[in-house]
Amino acid sequence: MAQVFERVALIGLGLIAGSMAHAMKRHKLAGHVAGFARSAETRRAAAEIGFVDSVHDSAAEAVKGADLVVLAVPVGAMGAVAEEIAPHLAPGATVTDVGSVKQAVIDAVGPHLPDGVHFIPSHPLAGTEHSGPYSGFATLFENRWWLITPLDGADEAATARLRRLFEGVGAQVDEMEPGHHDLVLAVVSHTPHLIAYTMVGVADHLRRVSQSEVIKYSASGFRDFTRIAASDPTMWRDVFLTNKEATLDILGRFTEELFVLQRAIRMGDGDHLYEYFTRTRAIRRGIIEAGQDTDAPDFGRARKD
Ligand SMILES: NC(=O)c1ccc[n+]([C@@H]2O[C@H](COP(=O)([O-])OP(=O)(O)OC[C@H]3O[C@@H](n4cnc5c(N)ncnc54)[C@H](O)[C@@H]3O)[C@@H](O)[C@H]2O)c1
Ligand SMILES: O=C(O)C(=O)C[C@]1(C(=O)O)C=C[C@@H](O)C=C1
Repeated sequence: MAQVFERVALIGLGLIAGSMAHAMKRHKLAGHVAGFARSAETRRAAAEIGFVDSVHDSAAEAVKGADLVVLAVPVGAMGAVAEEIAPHLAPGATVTDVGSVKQAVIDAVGPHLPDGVHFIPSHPLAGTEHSGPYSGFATLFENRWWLITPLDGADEAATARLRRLFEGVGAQVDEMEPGHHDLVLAVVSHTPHLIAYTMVGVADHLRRVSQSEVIKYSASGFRDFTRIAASDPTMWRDVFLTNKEATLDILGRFTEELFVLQRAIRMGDGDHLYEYFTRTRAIRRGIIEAGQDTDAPDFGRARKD
């Protein structure tokens, strides 16, 4: 694949930045990848693993001469990082971020960036419960969505170039308005994480059970919850603090539905439960048929009953 950027600066060197670096290297999409992370230990690890070509002691140093800067830090840290790098950005550079929430990042980052720099916010819908410099891998973005939430009047050539990079690492790119992105993500990612955190918390409260039987007999349903609930606490604290309204909206709807199901169980209303579960099963099948769950086994696609 042809090189898309000459010099990419990654600020934050965890799961997402590490995966980008591995993928850019594999597909030869960047001439040079420079990196900075806040902790010296992470910087040392990144240098040792070798997914960046140079590691710098400050974000300001890392962004010098970069034609693409990627902010890959927790959402709550984006504004401070943007303020620090702003005076050191090359004219004409593109700045993107990979934050899980878009409107709050736009509000925090946008005001710091000088005229002539193209700020194009984005979000890869790909991740794992792991974090830190050792967690990245080159195939993370393959066959996943990468959403761009361009600002009014965004430079078309700069947006198209960024798209080429995301497609180069294997993602499918779509554009979305930032507020709409935050609502959609509250449904498909943020609230489900909160529910998983809660379910594992409930099991933990029942200590008598959780110390023995829950671990010993955990079936795949609960195990899936524990995987999600092992996700990075800083990242998810910031997601909920910055996507507050959309999450509370979806959580309110969730609680209402839960009460209806609770009542159906209490009243022995099997028809309601059956119809509800039939509807949700059809949603899952739709996801598989659309090719969005690459982990699903083949029989999930073949069986229609
Ligand atoms: N993990 C996921 O599943 C996932 C998926 C899509 C997007 N995101 C978003 O990507 C961003 C990064 O997430 P991640 O999973 O790579 O996290 P991570 O914890 O693996 O990495 C975060 C990196 O940021 C660095 N960092 C933290 N605060 C900093 C600061 N103030 N200045 C400089 N560096 C700092 C850390 O040292 C670390 O290198 C977040 O905004 C997150 O919302 C995460
Ligand atoms: O697969 C996972 O472990 C994830 O949680 C990834 C996931 C998601 O909810 O799908 C998490 C946060 C993101 O911002 C994007 C993707």
